[in-house]
Amino acid sequence: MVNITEKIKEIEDEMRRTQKNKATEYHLGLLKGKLARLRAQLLEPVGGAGSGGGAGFDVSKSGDARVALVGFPSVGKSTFLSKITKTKSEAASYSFTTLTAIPGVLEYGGAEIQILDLPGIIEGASEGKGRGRQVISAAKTSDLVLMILDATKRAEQRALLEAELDAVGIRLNKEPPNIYLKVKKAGGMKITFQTPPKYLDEKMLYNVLRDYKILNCEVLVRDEHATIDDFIDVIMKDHRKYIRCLYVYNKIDSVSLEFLDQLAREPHTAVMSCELDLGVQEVVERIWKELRLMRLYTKRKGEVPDFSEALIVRRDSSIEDVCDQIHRTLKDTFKYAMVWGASARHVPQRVGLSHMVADEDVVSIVAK
Ligand SMILES: Nc1nc2c(ncn2[C@@H]2O[C@H](COP(=O)(O)OP(=O)(O)OP(=O)(O)O)[C@@H](O)[C@H]2O)c(=O)[nH]1
Ligand SMILES: [K+]
Ligand SMILES: [Mg+2]
Repeated sequence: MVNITEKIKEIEDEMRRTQKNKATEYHLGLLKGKLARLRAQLLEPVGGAGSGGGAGFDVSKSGDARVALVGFPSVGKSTFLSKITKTKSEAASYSFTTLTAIPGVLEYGGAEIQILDLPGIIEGASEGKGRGRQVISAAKTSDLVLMILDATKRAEQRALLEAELDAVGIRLNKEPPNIYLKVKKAGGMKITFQTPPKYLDEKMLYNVLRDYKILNCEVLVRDEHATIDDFIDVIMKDHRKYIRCLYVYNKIDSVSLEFLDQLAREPHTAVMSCELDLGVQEVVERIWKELRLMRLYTKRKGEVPDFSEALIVRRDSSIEDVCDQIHRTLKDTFKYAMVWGASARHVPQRVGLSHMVADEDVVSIVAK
């Protein structure tokens, strides 16, 4: 059997050789589809010795959210972990000082955020170089990727890392494509565009679907800007992960003010120097913001709310999620809830399980 990595290389080479124009776009679409399938195969855990597989490091999730520190070697990931948590992770000037996942806990806003220090990754990580695949698997389990970059190194480092994560299906700061796909048992293909598409047509989708052996399905493309890459992401949705990412440039003590100013203006970006303790607290605040956690306060009937301890829930949480967070079986005896705060139309408002809460709401659960 030809090695999957070799097959991937072959397709990538062919794509590079192929001129991009109207006549070749169907063929390129097909190649992209094949590439996506091979890359997914590469990450599948395979039995047998020496194969590395797709398994991550054995660190259990804890706390209210998980943040993964991802970056090239010696950018300062471990230095940062040791600065913001009580955990000490060894830092040194040589590459690959960190060889496994080191978890630390960041306490902020009443929440406990697990920060995962990871080994540095290098180009080719997605194909299994170094601990690449394990690091990437760990990143996939996180709620936020903190991409640590060295401000003194060449600018391409960011794009290189993004490409590695992209190759294994991690989509940073992106929403899932607005395309509906339902695979069916019979009836052929039904492809509909809600508005005239700019980069797609029926034949392109048809070709890729056939290549994936999806012959019966319903497709509704709702976004006129959708591309064939978006469509492939929808087909491969079980292998795709949409994660927020904050780019953090460390070592700003060693660059010019002018360059620093330029970096800081990039979107989703923060700058810091762990060595001089510059900007580190700001990065912590940005982590909190990017995680979009909410603080709720609970109140017993006839008592004042308990503001000493917040209940941390994710954004877009309902009363049902709140119940689950308090106790696994609370839902079963739930009668109604009273809510004070921004989510209540009038205070207090009596609500059911589907009510969506807002940050800093006070909630009182009434059981049967
Ligand atoms: N100038 C400067 N050096 C820093 C800064 N932060 C960390 N370093 C140095 O950068 C080197 C690498 O730091 P580490 O924390 O080991 O980097 P890492 O990303 O964990 O490295 P690996 O685990 O090998 O991937 C060390 O010598 C640190 O002292 C900083 O803000 N400025
Ligand atoms: K290092
Ligand atoms: Mg390290």
